[in-house]
Amino acid sequence: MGYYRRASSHALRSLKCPSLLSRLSPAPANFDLLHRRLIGGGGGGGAFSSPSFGFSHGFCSHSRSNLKESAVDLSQYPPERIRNFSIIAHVDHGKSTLADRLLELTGTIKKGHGQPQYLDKLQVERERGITVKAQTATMFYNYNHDGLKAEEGHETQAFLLNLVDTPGHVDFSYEVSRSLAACQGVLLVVDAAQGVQAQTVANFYLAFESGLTIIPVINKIDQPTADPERIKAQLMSMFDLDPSDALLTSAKTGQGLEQVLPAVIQRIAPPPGKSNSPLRMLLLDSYYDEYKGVICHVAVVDGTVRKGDKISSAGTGHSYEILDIGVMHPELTPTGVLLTGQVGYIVSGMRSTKEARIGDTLYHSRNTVEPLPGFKPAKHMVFSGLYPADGSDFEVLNHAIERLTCNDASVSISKESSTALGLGFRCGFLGLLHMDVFHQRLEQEYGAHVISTVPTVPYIFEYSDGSKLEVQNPALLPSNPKSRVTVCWEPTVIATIIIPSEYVGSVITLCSERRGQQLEYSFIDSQRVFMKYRLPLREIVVDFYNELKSLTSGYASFDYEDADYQQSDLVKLDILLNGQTVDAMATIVHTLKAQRVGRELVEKLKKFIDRQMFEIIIQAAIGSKVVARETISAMRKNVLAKCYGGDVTRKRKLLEKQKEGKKRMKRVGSVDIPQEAFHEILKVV
Ligand SMILES: Nc1nc2c(ncn2[C@@H]2O[C@H](COP(=O)(O)OP(=O)(O)OP(=O)(O)O)[C@@H](O)[C@H]2O)c(=O)[nH]1
Repeated sequence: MGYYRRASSHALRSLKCPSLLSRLSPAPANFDLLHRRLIGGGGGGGAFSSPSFGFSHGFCSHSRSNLKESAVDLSQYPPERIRNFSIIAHVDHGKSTLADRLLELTGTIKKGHGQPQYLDKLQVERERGITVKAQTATMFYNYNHDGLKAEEGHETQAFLLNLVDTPGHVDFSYEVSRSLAACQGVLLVVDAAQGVQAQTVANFYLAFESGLTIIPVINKIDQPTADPERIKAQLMSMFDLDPSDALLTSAKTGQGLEQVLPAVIQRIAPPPGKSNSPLRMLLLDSYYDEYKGVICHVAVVDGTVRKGDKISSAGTGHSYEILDIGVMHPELTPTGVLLTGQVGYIVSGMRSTKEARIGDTLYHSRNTVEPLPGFKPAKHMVFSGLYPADGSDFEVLNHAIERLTCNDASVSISKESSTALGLGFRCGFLGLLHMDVFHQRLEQEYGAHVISTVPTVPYIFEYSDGSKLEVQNPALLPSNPKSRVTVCWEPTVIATIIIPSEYVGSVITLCSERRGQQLEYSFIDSQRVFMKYRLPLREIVVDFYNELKSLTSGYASFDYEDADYQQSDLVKLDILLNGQTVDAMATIVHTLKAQRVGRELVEKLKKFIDRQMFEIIIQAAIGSKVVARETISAMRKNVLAKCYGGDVTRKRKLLEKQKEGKKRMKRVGSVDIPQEAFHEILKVV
């Protein structure tokens, strides 16, 4: 215990300076304040008394088909009968499964509805088994304060609970912080065997700094390796969470789930808005629906809003009429009205993302109101060019991006062009997984085939005349910038790494190879170590996490947040095919790594570029100095080479396939580059 306390007091010091760093410190500064929030949070009641609760399905048995407007009567839910909470956790600790169980428990979805992780609605989420988009669901729940069952004839009170399931991966923590704006409390879910991991720490501080009530939930207690007592000790040592406040659950078997919603009602405060004040609505999220146009998710902070009302946007000044309004129960369920503290959706004829600004305040056009604080803008960590695989599909890609950014407003988009790839877009993403997911969604949801260029982080180059240039596209940097550049700056991150102690040596080696600087080292318990590093962002965007995982047999967890820029020795590395620069493959690297990266790039390209009718020379160069070179000898790839005999249909199929493949080729000078080559080099740089 002595050790835990030491770790905590260390954190206390770092938290006193309210820098970004503080979010990842192992324990909060003000234990008293935290403790009060954790046990009571202003929501009334400290430790809950395990009431058995009765819930009837009176409000919840609507299927989508038989819903009529106002089938759900929201007027019975004044703010004191509303709880807005979010489920936050490290990746795979069971948020979505727990959300499923709570939806079942309240009759919002049928048990065994046939699709696990109900709120993970996107194809990409189901395929990857991860949540990338926060989802809200409204549940109705009859609660008895005395712990007596409804069916025994005891009086119950109906509560409206808004649950937000959030992503766990670090790239999507922006979704988490936005979701928290609509909540007064969170369920902090921790795996009973894995314990506190890096995103547990990050998410805890997001909730703590937002002043939310935190209910710790130790999940997966059915696992043979579950050790809830050890996890309670970790929660105590790292976050000063009282062990007796922790709920023990298994979202898989249902064990302990009956305590969750009563704890939400008892410990989390109702939304604080004023019913009699003019309407102020926070725009939380939006997506595009082919039939209805833009659907906005909103939280009504003050006042009431009804179908037919005229509303205005504080951000754009545009006015709209509310055409449809309701709650997500869990599908869109019209209610005709949303009251103070309620979270729901509106349809108002907005047509694009430019109109639906996340974090905007919506209000009745007849009033003037003070806009709500909104959200911090998303910080883009990596930039990459997105181009149509077939140059003529630019308009298709343009349309797809326009629609998708409506659902994912955290991407920045501007038009650019490349000699190799034609017209396209420069996009800023929150991380590589985010970039990957964005591509996948463009293809799956909008049928747009894209080629992306080498991702880069935003560097700053300072010139001798004192001017500074932020470079999001290496191609725009002169090939020999050194002549005029006085200082180069690169972005850094503060990384949190949690690992079993036996892997400490290899992880320290990895971090020093990646130019990391250790900031903190402490023990979470006798088996696990918590480390903080300052690392150049560039060193972690590609493959750092995979390497960390493989070095630690999958036991490491990792999270980061952006920090300051640091001076660095950077060069631009060009790729040339038969002497011609491929602008889309240019990259900026640290001088010490330029040679290695150059060699790996040309080797990769050699593997992926097919032999053609002429010799192809692939070179990596810094300015005029070639640092690596490969040659592909001449010959046309004959796809029919293995087709002996005369099966014409098979030959035709192969030729068709080759033709299809050619569509996805990009021509630089006379050299055809397949799409995969662009994808593969992402893994090197
Ligand atoms: N044994 C056991 N497995 C569970 C439990 N809860 C969830 N799981 C499993 O853990 C895995 C991850 O669960 P999810 O609910 O997708 O986790 P998540 O936290 O939502 O994951 P992300 O959205 O990717 O962050 C799935 O295979 C679940 O079936 C539990 O209580 N016990």
